[in-house]
Amino acid sequence: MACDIDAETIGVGKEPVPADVSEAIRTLIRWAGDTPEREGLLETPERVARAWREYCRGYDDDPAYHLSRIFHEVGGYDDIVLLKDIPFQSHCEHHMAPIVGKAHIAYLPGDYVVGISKLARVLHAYANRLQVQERLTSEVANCIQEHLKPQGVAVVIEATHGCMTGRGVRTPNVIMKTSRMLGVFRDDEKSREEVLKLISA
Ligand SMILES: Nc1nc2c(ncn2[C@@H]2O[C@H](COP(=O)(O)OP(=O)(O)OP(=O)(O)O)[C@@H](O)[C@H]2O)c(=O)[nH]1
Ligand SMILES: [Zn+2]
Repeated sequence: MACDIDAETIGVGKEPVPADVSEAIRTLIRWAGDTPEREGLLETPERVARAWREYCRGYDDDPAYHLSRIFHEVGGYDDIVLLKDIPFQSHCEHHMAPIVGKAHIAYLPGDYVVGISKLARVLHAYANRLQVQERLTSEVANCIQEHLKPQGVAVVIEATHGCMTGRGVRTPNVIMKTSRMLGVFRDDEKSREEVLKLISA
C-alpha cells in the first residue's frame, strides 16, 4: 500500500532518544482513547520503552557467536540431536503483536557438536526481533547450517499470532506451523521422515 508519510517525518536515519520514544507512546495512549496524564499512565511511556528494548534484545545478540564453542569428543555419537519444545516469544513485524510458540531444532552432527543450550540461544537471538515466522524459521536453520556445518538441520516452529487472535480476524487457537529442512533432511526422504518422527514423538 502506498505510504504518504515522508522519511523525515518518521525519523528515518535518526537514532531515537528516550524522549522521542516516550512521546510516541504518549501519542499511542491518546490514539488508544486514554489520557497519558492520568496517574496510572504517568510512568507508562518509560516502562513501555524499556519493555520494547527487552522484547527486541535480539538486535544486540549475535546468533553466530553462540555456535563458536564446539565439542569434538562425543564418544562416536553420530545420530540426530534434537532440542524439542523450546518455548519462545517474538513479535510480528506487521502489527508488533506477540507471537508465542515453541520450536524444535534438530541436527545431524558433522565433525563436532555444540552445547545444547546454544540452539535455544540462536532461536532467541532471532526471535527477539520483529519477525515473520517463515523468516525466523529460515534464519535459525541457516545459521546452524552455516556455523555448525552439520550434515543436516531441521527446524520446526509452531506458534500462535496475537494479531490473529486478539484483533483482525479474531480467530483463537490457530497454530501456524513452519519448517525448514537443510542438508540430509532436505535431500533424503528417509532422514527427513526420521527427524519428523522424532519431533512428533
Ligand atoms: N506469513 C505470515 N504472515 C503473518 C505473520 N505474522 C502476521 N502475519 C500476517 O500479516 C498479514 C498482514 O496483512 P495486511 O493485510 O497488510 O494487514 P491487516 O489489514 O492488518 O490484515 P488482517 O490481519 O487480516 O486484519 C496478516 O494476514 C497477518 O495475519 C507471519 O509470521 N507470517
Ligand atoms: Zn501480525
